[in-house]
Amino acid sequence: MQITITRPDDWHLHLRDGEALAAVLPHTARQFGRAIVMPNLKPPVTTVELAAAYRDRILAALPAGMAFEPLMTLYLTDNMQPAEITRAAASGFVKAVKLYPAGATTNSDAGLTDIRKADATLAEMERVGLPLLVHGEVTDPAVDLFDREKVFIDTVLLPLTQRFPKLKVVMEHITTKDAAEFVASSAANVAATITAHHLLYNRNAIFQGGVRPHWYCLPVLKRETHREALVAAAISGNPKFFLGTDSAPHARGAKEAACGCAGCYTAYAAIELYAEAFENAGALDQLEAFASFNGPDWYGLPRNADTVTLVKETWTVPASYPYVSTDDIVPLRAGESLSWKMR
Ligand SMILES: NC(=O)N[C@@H](CC(=O)O)C(=O)O
Ligand SMILES: [Zn+2]
Ligand SMILES: [Zn+2]
Repeated sequence: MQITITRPDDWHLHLRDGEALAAVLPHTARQFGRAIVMPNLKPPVTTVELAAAYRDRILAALPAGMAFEPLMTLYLTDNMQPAEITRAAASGFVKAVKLYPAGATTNSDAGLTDIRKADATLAEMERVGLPLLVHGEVTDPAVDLFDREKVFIDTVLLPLTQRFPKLKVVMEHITTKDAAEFVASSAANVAATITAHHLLYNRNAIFQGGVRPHWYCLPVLKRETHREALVAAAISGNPKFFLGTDSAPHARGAKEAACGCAGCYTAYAAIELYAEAFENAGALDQLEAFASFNGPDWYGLPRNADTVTLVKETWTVPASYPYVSTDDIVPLRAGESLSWKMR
């Protein structure tokens, strides 16, 4: 059995920089036509100028003969001025601005400390039509880790969409039924990305027979009822839900540690993992809309013109891939088998 679909895009991706960028980029470029590239480098990508330089480094790292278009994002800080938004919109290659609540996730120290501080910047984004991408978790240590997405919706996102009703917003890597319902019931300018790992796994995966650092990401995997709600949203055909892998590479040593980093490395077989999730749900016919149509349609970009073919074929995921000179990277599902393979 095989399926052929319009070439997909990845609407939420971490490519890192330097050696790591060179190691992971071919995995993404093999499958996806474009990707929304996250700006949480050290230091973060906060200006159009930094985004242009990062884009050049990505294109320089692309192996000869591979076609791939990086869609750049800016990292929203307390200090970003509305003029940077005007420049970003005029640049043509900056497609969105990313909101990390300060301290919420990997490299988010420079993130926003209070959404109100960004009001003038958000107003300009609403005016020029530049989307806001949100890591939707509160950082209050008093809020239970598993409730942080829901509390973010209630205390930050809902008021934000009311204050800026025309602002284009993507709630990134949603993990709960609450988020799926919030997005579905919001206006058409509010959308969401969903990762393959949140469609395939619930939180038991993190503790299967012992602690499993390669299944630890943020927002953390949730209970089964939430996974089921995410699958229902992804296969629903609702154009507000689209593919965003949140493939977040970290060296093995940074994951297999006393305080391991958050992030799952899935880019090596992203579309195969999604195909498995859609097949499990009996909805392979919905994969193309989710992976290849809904994202470009929402962003106002053309759909890709070429196709990819996935073959039902069992193969074993390598134990690791080369990453940086000092360490390798362990992909999600290392050593296990996958049932789909891109030709
Ligand atoms: N998802 C993750 O667990 N980690 C991401 C950051 C993020 O997307 O929140 C990373 O950059 O490593
Ligand atoms: Zn995030
Ligand atoms: Zn991410």
